[in-house]
Amino acid sequence: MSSALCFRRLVSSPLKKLHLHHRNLLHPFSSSTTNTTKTTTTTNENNKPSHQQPLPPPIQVSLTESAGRGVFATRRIGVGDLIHTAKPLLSHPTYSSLYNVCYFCLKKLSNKTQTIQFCSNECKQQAKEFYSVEERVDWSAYDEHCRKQGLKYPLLVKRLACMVASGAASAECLDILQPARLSTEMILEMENEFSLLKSCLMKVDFKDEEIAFLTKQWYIGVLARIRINSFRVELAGGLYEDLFLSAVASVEAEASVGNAVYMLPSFYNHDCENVNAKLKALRDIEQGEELRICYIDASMDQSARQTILFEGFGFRCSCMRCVSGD
Ligand SMILES: C[S@@+](CC[C@H](N)C(=O)[O-])C[C@H]1O[C@@H](n2cnc3c(N)ncnc32)[C@H](O)[C@@H]1O
Repeated sequence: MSSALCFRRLVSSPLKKLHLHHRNLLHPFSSSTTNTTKTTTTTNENNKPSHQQPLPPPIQVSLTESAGRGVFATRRIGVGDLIHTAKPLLSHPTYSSLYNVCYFCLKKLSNKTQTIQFCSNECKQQAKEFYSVEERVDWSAYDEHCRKQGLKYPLLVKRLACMVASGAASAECLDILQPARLSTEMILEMENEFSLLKSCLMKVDFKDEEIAFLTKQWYIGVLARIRINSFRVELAGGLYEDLFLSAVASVEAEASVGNAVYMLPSFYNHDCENVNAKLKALRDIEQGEELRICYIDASMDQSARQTILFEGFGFRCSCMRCVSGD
């Protein structure tokens, strides 16, 4: 599915605000949640401005009435304001873009070759740890299986496995995200993929403690979270933090250069209305409103939207547009 990210206002409903959640959710992760334009000014004893600090992003994660956790405005957000940027926890190019984009930040490369490339020394450095693990392994059996089946999420699991084995990420870093509900068929498929991944890694002499995290339960838990929380990255051209500006919530793979998982953006719920805003508020948003994004192509009819949302994300959408039958 494809659509621009959009922020929507829902019919106002009383919020159960969990400020504690907000702090706990944002602190342990590196999702960059910078507010763009506004700053606070403190004054010293002479009443002169002493220094300016950016305000925290104007959002918090709280419980919604019927959609689990969601993202709410903590203050009024003016039209045109950039709400936040987000640095991916995890990203990977698609197989078809493997040699066209930077292996770390997914930026388009001007110089295409038939090898993995990084767009800058900085990306090379940032990828150094997980890439040194990845290079030690012959992934052909795993990759062949994923290519044949047209699977994209296992690439993100493979990268996370290398990040964890190299010490660049914690094995639990996605635990806070909501997992997809899985059918028996899906679990069987994932068990099969897990065996392939493990057999690739077992051919290399890793220390036991380096791959102790790699259990069937870990693999399935990570994949179940990636399934409903990953974003499709389209034309990555800017900064790594701003990949989110080129990302759309998606369960389909076409026309993308890669996929990425972000922390804070994973808490945005869905609404079928698409106002065509991209992280910038297209209209004023009042304090306490829930901010939602459109996970799918909003131009589809109601029945197609309902089917995709149920099959891809496991919920029946009851937004204003769906309720009105549009
Ligand atoms: C990416 S997560 C959004 C954050 C999630 N609510 C949480 O608590 O972590 C997607 C999941 O949120 C829930 N969700 C999102 N939008 C919804 C909606 N419009 N109605 C009902 N549930 C929704 C569904 O369970 C969906 O699979």
